[in-house]
Amino acid sequence: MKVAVLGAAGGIGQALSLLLKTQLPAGSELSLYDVAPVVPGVAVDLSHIPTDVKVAGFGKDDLAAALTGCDVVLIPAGVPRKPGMDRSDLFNINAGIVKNLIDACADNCPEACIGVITNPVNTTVAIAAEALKAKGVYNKNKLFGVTTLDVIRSETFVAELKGKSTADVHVPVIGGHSGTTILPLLSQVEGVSFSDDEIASLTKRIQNAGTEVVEAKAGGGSATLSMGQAAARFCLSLVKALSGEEVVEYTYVQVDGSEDAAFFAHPVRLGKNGVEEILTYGELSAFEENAKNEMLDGLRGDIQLGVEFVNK
Ligand SMILES: NC(=O)c1ccc[n+]([C@@H]2O[C@H](COP(=O)([O-])OP(=O)(O)OC[C@H]3O[C@@H](n4cnc5c(N)ncnc54)[C@H](O)[C@@H]3O)[C@@H](O)[C@H]2O)c1
Ligand SMILES: O=C(O)C[C@H](O)C(=O)O
Repeated sequence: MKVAVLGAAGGIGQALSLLLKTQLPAGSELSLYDVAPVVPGVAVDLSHIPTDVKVAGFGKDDLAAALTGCDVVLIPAGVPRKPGMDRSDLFNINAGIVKNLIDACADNCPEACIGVITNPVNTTVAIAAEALKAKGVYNKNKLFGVTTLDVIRSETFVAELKGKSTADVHVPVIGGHSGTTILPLLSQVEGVSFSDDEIASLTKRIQNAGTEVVEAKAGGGSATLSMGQAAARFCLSLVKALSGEEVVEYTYVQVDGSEDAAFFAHPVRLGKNGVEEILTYGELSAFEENAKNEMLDGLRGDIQLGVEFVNK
């Protein structure tokens, strides 16, 4: 497997690349691309770790070489939030960055699975889809918004609250990746029960967890280490799936005929071709149904913004 990280010198990019260097299967290749001049150094640094994963660094003029032959491309390139900003405030800068990187993916590795991490994910995934369509290479089964951070946060917070091991807690999270579009399905968590107050406060904490980190970092960026872990989990699942083992992850994908929105995080069965099956998210509680209905217009608007950005 060849995996590229675009934005590899950043906070997420470095954490993610370290985890992939130590956890990708032996024989894999890791291709690190960034416009920051430090990226060859990041690659050299990682290359001294004794694993059977080959690492190469690519500077700003070498994007094509970084992407050629890739099976998986992860995109954390772009600017992060500062306190007081919403993820949508990143659109003006990040939309163009994602569009250009996706164009290069279309030209150099049109068959690759692409995981978009750059915010606002609700919109950047739609930009990626439209850009790939414009190049005639869009495969809806190979484009993912990485929402795994919402899942791992939910699992951590529920385990803490209920005194459980995180290994025993699984929390479905559907919808999008910003504010109220993040919808944890606490009614479906097995082996624990919640009071109405716990559901309301836990849901809010999960939806605001990104802001919790942004405020704690006080102008120094947003989640990087937990996101590195989340993206590594998603990438390793995808690599397993592409190698023939079926895996289920929650991820933001195109859902045809959905009454929710054109893109929506669902449980997805991954396999050799990327998405093998989009699974149903099951029955919602009245609280969750109401929360979903209230956020749908916002999510649809976020998606529309991405569609219009590419087709303007
Ligand atoms: N999906 C999620 O759950 C999630 C979680 C956390 C952060 N994010 C988002 O991820 C993005 C990156 O966050 P970060 O903390 O790593 O930021 P960062 O500033 O630490 O790193 C971003 C990197 O992108 C690089 N970059 C900028 N333009 C580029 C381009 N055109 N090509 C290649 N590289 C480019 C920069 O040089 C930098 O190294 C932000 O948009 C952030 O909001 C998403
Ligand atoms: O909150 C952010 O801006 C970064 C990321 O989307 C997160 O959820 O931590």
